[in-house]
Amino acid sequence: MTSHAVTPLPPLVLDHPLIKHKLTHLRRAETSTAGFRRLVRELSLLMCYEATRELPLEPVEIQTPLEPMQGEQLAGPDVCFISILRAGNGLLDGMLDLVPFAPVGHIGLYRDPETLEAVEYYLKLPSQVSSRRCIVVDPMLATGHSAAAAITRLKEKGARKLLFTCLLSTPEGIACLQKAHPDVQIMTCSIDRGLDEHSYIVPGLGDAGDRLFGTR
Ligand SMILES: O=P(O)(O)OC[C@H]1O[C@H](OP(=O)(O)OP(=O)(O)O)[C@H](O)[C@@H]1O
Ligand SMILES: O=c1cc[nH]c(=O)[nH]1
Ligand SMILES: [Mg+2]
Repeated sequence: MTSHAVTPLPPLVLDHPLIKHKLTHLRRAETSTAGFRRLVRELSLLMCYEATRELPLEPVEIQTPLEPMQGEQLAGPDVCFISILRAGNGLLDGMLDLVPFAPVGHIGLYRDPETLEAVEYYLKLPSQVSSRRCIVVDPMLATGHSAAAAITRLKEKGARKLLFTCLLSTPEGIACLQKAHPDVQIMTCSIDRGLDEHSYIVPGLGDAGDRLFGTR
């Protein structure tokens, strides 16, 4: 009998010193909303650098002040960002600074505090999602339910080339996402110890959405 089991891609952990430094300050309980936003934006710039490493280039004829040459530019329509609301929007800003022409999809999900299942409340995706590389952004991969649900939905809509990027993850969240979607590369800045009794990431940074938007 032929097995169709796919070996999951190992998670990519971004361990650049700048990322570690900024993540440490992000985690601090005393970091203000303004500081938290600034740090998430800066971290998203650094993450975007890695998340876009595989993007295809196309040749372009340009003229320097001295002579014509063939340069390279991103093949624009090939990529889009998908933000998992709300907290994903914090990661979008820096990504869009670097890839300003990329279309953006939004999937609204919240985690039911009782069941810990992801509840969808919004979905709006760019056209031609099936032919684009979809870079999914959400700062937190805790149980993994939200990320797995978002990617299931994106695949239902035709998405095939997916990368999931987050600031913090847990071994449980990674296992959950890999089990549901072994073909999806996970990129994270840290694999934390695990989950507390409320399924918050520990040591973590608290509730990313609340810290970004100053809600409670
Ligand atoms: O891996 P999970 O256990 O599913 O948890 C992770 C999810 O929790 C947070 O969103 P939240 O539900 O707090 O919504 P918010 O962004 O609106 O605050 C976070 O941004 C993820 O989407
Ligand atoms: O630690 C966690 C877990 C889920 N969502 C968050 O914002 N933080
Ligand atoms: Mg939240």
